[in-house]
Amino acid sequence: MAGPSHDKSLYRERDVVKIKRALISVSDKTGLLDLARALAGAGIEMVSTGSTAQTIRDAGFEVTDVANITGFPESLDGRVKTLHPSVHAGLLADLRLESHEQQLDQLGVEPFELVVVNLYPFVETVASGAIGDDVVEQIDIGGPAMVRAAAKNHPNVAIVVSPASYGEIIDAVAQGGTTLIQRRELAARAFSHTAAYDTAVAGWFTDTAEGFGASLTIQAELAHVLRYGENSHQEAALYLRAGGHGIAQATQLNGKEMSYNNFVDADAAVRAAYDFTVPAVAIIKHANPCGIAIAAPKAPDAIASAHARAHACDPVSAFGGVIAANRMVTLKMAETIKEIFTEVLVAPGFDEDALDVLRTKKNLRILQLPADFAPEPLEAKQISGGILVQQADRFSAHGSVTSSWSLAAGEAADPETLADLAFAWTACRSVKSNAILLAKNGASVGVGMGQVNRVDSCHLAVTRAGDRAAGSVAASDAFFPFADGLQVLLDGGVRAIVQPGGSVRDEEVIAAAQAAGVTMYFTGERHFFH
Ligand SMILES: NC(=O)c1ncn([C@@H]2O[C@H](COP(=O)(O)O)[C@@H](O)[C@H]2O)c1NC=O
Repeated sequence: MAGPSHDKSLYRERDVVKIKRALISVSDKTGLLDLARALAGAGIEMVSTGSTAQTIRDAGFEVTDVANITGFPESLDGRVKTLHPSVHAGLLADLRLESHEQQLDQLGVEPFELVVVNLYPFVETVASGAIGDDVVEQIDIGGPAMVRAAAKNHPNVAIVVSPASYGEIIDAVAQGGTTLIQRRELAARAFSHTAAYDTAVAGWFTDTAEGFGASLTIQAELAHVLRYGENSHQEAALYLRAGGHGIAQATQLNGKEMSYNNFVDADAAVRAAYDFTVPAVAIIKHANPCGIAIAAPKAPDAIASAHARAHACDPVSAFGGVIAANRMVTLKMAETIKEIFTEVLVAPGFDEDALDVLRTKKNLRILQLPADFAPEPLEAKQISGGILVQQADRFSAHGSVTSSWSLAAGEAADPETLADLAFAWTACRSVKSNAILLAKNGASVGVGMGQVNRVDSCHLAVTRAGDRAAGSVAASDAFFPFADGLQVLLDGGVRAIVQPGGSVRDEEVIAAAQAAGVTMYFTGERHFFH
């Protein structure tokens, strides 16, 4: 017989359930004795497994070993402890039904009203560097079985999967029992918990195999509902991915609530700034940079200098921008930002005096990245009916980004020009395709983004740069399919160019560069960004 075949009228109502018997089996013993004290004080019988029972007993509380209930010893190195009908009938009996109550009596099984389980530390074991059987042994089987059974049977049983919930159980005991609403909430948390656990286990198996797993489960917890989505008529929420260390986990130190678009732009800003190891600042509008600049690490107030030069790229567009820095924000940078209308400022940290200045801007959202900030190794994009997953785009060259470049036209660049080309190429990765970025002295001076042909992006970059185009260097995220786009840059006075190469018309493009006496490097690697 699968599923409830019962007449609905046979169900008796149950709201508050008094706890008489609790099953406790926990790996993490945090708070266990506080809970045991409260349960013992209320005369609740505790049934427990191996070391959990030992801990409770050692503290002077009475506890029944689960083996006394099952009549079967804990065996196979702990692989079989609670996996027994005497336990699971006590977890799954739906006491709203008289028939279940009668069956329990016939079977001689007593029900549980509370189950407290936390699972083997699988994630922590993997993080410790363990491999093979040492990891496999940390895949909890009996624990999730109890958690799921009790959660399913929430009309009768309260399930607790974290020491963080012990307080509310202690309160419930004092108030006479758990309520149905409370047990439903605990059940929801329990199923999320086992889902996250299984996702981690599946991920470990996938990681040990080549390529992508046979199925994809994204586990994320609701952080909060946002005011609205991309537009005010769209509802939206932020979910935190388990194990994430990104913009979603940043700490907000000031300002209004983050919006959906704020998160998207802050993510783009951080992506741009963290492409550099030297001090760097990116200013983002609508997910595109309107200014990126770097500064020599030893330059006086390097991060403030990078910000000032990033801002100078396009001060009109920087109005209402989202700024990311890859170093602590200093007082000088803060004082400059104070004068510019800025939506969000994100950084790994803030000097105290800088924060004091920035906090005078009540609406400025200030985000501090987690100390262990790390970009995502995989990216997912939803399409209708599916999810595209790819490795995050990175520069594949080790060491300098220029190490794999080949000279395609003109003279080899001098060290300063080569450094500027490397900057332009790196910064260009953050610009939506078709992307053209003009740079001078480690700062963007003109950005052409998101156009449906490369010629228009070239026009945009040169126009935005104005007088600064002459003598600048340029980067293109993908090859020039024709010489026309390149010609726009040459006419604008660009003196060196870096691009992937690889077009069937490369010869035509190289000839145009040669004719203008301009240096051009091929990277052999494209960085589309959509
Ligand atoms: N196999 C079983 O029957 C079983 N029943 C409970 N556990 C787990 O054993 C742990 C507690 O064991 P102990 O009380 O011995 O420290 C808990 O994390 C619980 O989830 C089991 N272990 C793993 O599968």
